[in-house]
Parts: sequence; C-alpha cells; structure tokens
Amino acid sequence: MLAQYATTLTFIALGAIFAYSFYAVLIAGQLSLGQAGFASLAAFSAASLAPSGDDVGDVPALLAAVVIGMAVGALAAVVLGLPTMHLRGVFLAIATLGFAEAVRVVLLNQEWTGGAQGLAVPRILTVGTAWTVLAVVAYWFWRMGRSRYGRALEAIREDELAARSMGIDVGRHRLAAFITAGAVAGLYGVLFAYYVRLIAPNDFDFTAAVEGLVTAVVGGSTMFVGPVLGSGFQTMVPEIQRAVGVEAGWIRPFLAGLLLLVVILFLPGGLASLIPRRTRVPSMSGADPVPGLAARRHPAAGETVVSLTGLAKEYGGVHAVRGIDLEIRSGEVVGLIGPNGAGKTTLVNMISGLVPPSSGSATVLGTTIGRTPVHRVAAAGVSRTFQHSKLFNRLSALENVLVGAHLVSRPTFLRRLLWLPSARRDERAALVHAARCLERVGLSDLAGNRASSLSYGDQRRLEIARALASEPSLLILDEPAAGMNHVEAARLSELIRSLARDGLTILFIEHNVGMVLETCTRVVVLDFGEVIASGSPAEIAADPAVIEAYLGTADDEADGRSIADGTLTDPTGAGGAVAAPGAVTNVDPSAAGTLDLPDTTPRNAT
Ligand SMILES: Nc1ncnc2c1ncn2[C@@H]1O[C@H](COP(=O)(O)OP(=O)(O)OP(=O)(O)O)[C@@H](O)[C@H]1O
Repeated sequence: MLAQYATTLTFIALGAIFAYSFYAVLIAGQLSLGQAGFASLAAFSAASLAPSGDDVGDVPALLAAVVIGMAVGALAAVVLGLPTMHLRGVFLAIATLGFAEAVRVVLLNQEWTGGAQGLAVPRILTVGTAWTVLAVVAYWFWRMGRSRYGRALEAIREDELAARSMGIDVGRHRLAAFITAGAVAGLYGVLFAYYVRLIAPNDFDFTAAVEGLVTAVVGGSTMFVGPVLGSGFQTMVPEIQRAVGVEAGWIRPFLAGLLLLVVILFLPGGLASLIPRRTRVPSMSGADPVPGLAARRHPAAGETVVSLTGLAKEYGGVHAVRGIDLEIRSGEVVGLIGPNGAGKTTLVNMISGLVPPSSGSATVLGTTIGRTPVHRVAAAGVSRTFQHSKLFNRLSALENVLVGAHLVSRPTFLRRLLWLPSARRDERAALVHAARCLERVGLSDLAGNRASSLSYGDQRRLEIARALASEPSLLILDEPAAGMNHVEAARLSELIRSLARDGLTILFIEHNVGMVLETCTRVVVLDFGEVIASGSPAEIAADPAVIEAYLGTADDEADGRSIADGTLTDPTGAGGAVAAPGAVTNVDPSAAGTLDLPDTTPRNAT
C-alpha cells in the first residue's frame, strides 16, 4: 500500500524540506530566490566528493553527502549574504536570483557536473529516510518558534525598526536566518540528488526556485508546519486531479493555478493560518524580581542620563532641530512640548539613535549618539514608543512584550532543541516578566489577543508595556496619550508618575499640555527646532514665549482663537486639526499655573 505512494510521499517530504529553506528567511521577512543555487552547489559537490555507498555503506555515504551539502549550502549563503543582507524585499529577491542563475550557468558549462546531460547519482534515499529528515528539520523550526531567537526573527519580519529599538541586532539575525536557509537548501539538494538518480544544473533553475517559494507561501510562514502543509497541497493537488480524470492538457495546470490563487487571496497567512495560534499566558504571583532574567545596571539618582551639546538636524534645507543643549538627569520626568513641526520627534529620534545628528554631540547613558547602532543604544538602557504605533501586528500582546524583553531574557533556542529544563525555566521567567509588564499597563486580560486587534488606546499602552519589558533606564514616549480619552490619559499620567517613583527617567512628547504639566518634573518647549523655554511646570505655564508659541500673536489671542481648539493656524504652518470626539483632554487644568490651558488637545498623532 505504502509502496504504491512511496514516490509521492518522498516528493512531499523533499518539497517540504526545500520549502523550509524559504521559510527560514520568510519568518524574518526576507524574500530570497537563491536557494536553488545553494541546493545545486550542494548536490553537485556532495555527489562528487562523498564516498560511495559501495565502499562505506549506504547510510554513512548519505550522511557524509548530507554533511558536505549542508556545509556547502551554508558557506555559499555566507558568501552571498554578507554583501546582500542590507537589501530588502524585491531587491534581495533579484540579487539572490541572479546568484542562482549564475550558479546554474557555470555548472552547466563544467565537465565534472556532466553539463546538460547531468551527473548519475545512486539512489540511496528511501521514503522513510526522507520523512525522518523532514521530521528533524520541522523539529528544528518548531523549537525555534517559541525561543528568544525565533521571536526576534518574527519581530524583524513584522517591523524592523521597532525590532532594532528593542535591542535586536537585525543584521546578525538576518544573516543567521540566511545561513540556515543555505544549509537547509543544501540538505534538500543532496536528498534530491540521491533520490532522482540523475541530476542536471537545470533541475535547479528559476522554476524550481519559484516552486519552492510558492510552496512556503501557500503553507504559510507564521507556523512551523506551513512548509509541510504547502508541500502536501502542491504535490497532492495534481495527484487528486489525476485520480478524478482531469489531468489532460490545460485543465490540470489551470486548476492548480486557480487553487493557488484562492489560497493566496483568501488565506494571506497560508494554510498554517487555519490552525489557531495559541499564546500561553502564565499565572503570576508576587511582584518580586523574576529569577532567570539578566540584571541591568541603572544610573544613580541625579546622574546624567542624556547630555546634548549643540545638537542639530537638517533635512535638505529644513532645520528640524537647531543647536540644542540639554541635560537630563536620572529620575527626571521631562515633557517635550511644542507646536507641530517644532522638531520634537526628530530630537527623540536622535536621542534613541534612530536618526544621526547633522552636527553637535550627544551622549546617552554613556553611548555616543551618531556612531552607535540603534540596538546598542537600546542595550545601553534606552527604550521607546513611537508616534505612530509600531507594534508587531501578527503577534499577540504577550508576544510583543516578550520581544520587548529581548535584552533581559536569555537565549534559549539551542537549549530548547535539547529540551533542557533550564531553557524552560528561562522561558517561563521571560513569560512571567512580560505578563507583569502587561499587568502594569492594565492589559492582562488581552494578553492572548493579536496586537492588530486591539483598540488604538490599548495599542498605545501595549507599546509602553513592550518598552518597559527591557527594564530601561531611559524611557522615551512619543505622544503616548494620542487617541486616549480623558480617563485613559489620566491613568497614563498616573502610570508615568509611578514609573518615575520606581527610579525610571522619562522623556515624553505630548500635545496634551495639561497632562504634561501635571505629570512632569520639568518641561522643555521647542519651537522651530529650538528650545524656547525649559523649567518647572509652573514656570512654563507662566512663560510669555510659550504662551506666544501656543496662542500666536496678541491679535490672535484677542480674537479668542487658539491652536488648542483648532481655530488658530499653527505657527509652523502645519495647521491644527480639530480634536476628534473622545480625543485627549486635559487631566487637570488646575495644574496649569497661569497659562490658560486648553481643555482639549487639538492635534492627534500625525
Ligand atoms: N525625514 C524627514 N525628511 C524631511 N523633513 C523632515 C523629516 N522628518 C522631519 N522633517 C521636518 O522636520 C521638521 C520637524 O519635524 P518633527 O516631526 O520632528 O516635528 P514634531 O515637533 O515632532 O511635529 P509633530 O508634533 O507634528 O509630530 C518638520 O518641518 C518636518 O517636516
């Protein structure tokens, strides 16, 4: 019975292994077509170099071929990956396709490969061996999925910039994923060669690469079983068509293409998305530090956290930030306010290492800004949220926070492969820590929900939980209350103050002036890229320059118009939008000192 389907079953296993080589990079958001080249190099190298089964026995011969093939595939991935890993999307696909085609043409013109006639290879692979190898590969990706490394790759796929800000070294992770793809493609090449008996360079052409990619996409890249489902689908559909007698002429490829289209159109996450993704939410007890997390050093109270000297940023002719001198000390809660286009986001982007300054110098937690990559700035203790939410949308709320804990959690992948209890302990520590961060922002009930399904206000809070998970020394919040109603904004204000009581230094941009005045120990006001005022909330509320920046000229004030209610043109010319119903409102206008504060914030996040 099994013998009757042995060929089909072997090709399902081979197709799935090849699809895993695409899955390996798709989970990190990379589109590569070079796998056919890796497989080809591996197949011909192994077939030429591995000992014969007659000399050493079939199993050792296959094992030696597999080792050679995987090493050749991985090495080729290093050689190709080093110069191409900075490429994204279709550019990486084109570069890697160019490599695969170059390999094919070169091998086609070599004597030792047999050229177009091909090279004879003994059939050693059996259906049982093929499925055993597939089980090992699937196990590898299954154990990787819930490890710190696997989560980092998923985070890179969802939002590379946010992943960098969580302290993930994106370049290193992308290269590691590419090398894995090379090794798995090499494995496929060898198994294919030792099954089909005759290999030719044209077996690894553009069509083969596209088939591998399509199999991985149809199966889905969000769950480790995706490639197996994809290969089963791709191999079985023609078999079923043959069985029901529609194999002739154009009908068969037409139906196969149609089914493919249906899967891609209606199941963008692939067949694997039909399987619900479970998030285990741990039970928590106590507020003690979680053992198993890396300890972080925080600056002592009053120590300098941020030191900016003459910091400036120009975009072409636009002076977004002009010569800012600013010092922030540990334990301060500094509010950054100013009209639209004043340069607030540009300034915090420079402080968090996202944008290099045009001139001036900045030291943040001992790191020099400008030369330090974003993930190193994060490792120094800087964590942030973004003006426009940058969540990992397809991950659950808890998984988002787990990624945030990247810098304090321990690597677990290799230990998970061996089922070591220490890996389970460390994973649990990270889970408990993440769950506590969610609890702190009041999102415990939504831990298992997809980030994209949360309300706007909950997404803002989730970003804060994710930022807190790295146990930062400096927390930067970019318009955290945007989209929140006044009750949520008041709760957020209390949360910020409680974080400050715990010793965290906080820098936050907010258009809700009332909330800023109530929450901060110091307020810095920017206008046209310059600091126009800096002082205690009471000083700022009474400062004529601030009132002018916010209310415009005396005439405007006399008209009874203000930026706050959206009736006064923004001094930058950006224009004030009228607050949406339910948008941020002042937390406590009585904290406003002598500035006649608006009771609604006019501008939502832009
Ligand atoms: N990448 C960029 N390229 C060109 N100009 C930019 C870029 N980023 C910001 N700017 C310009 O720099 C100035 C400051 O922008 P920035 O976003 O920092 O202001 P902001 O105070 O954060 O404004 P908002 O409150 O509207 O977010 C604006 O004139 C803006 O158009």
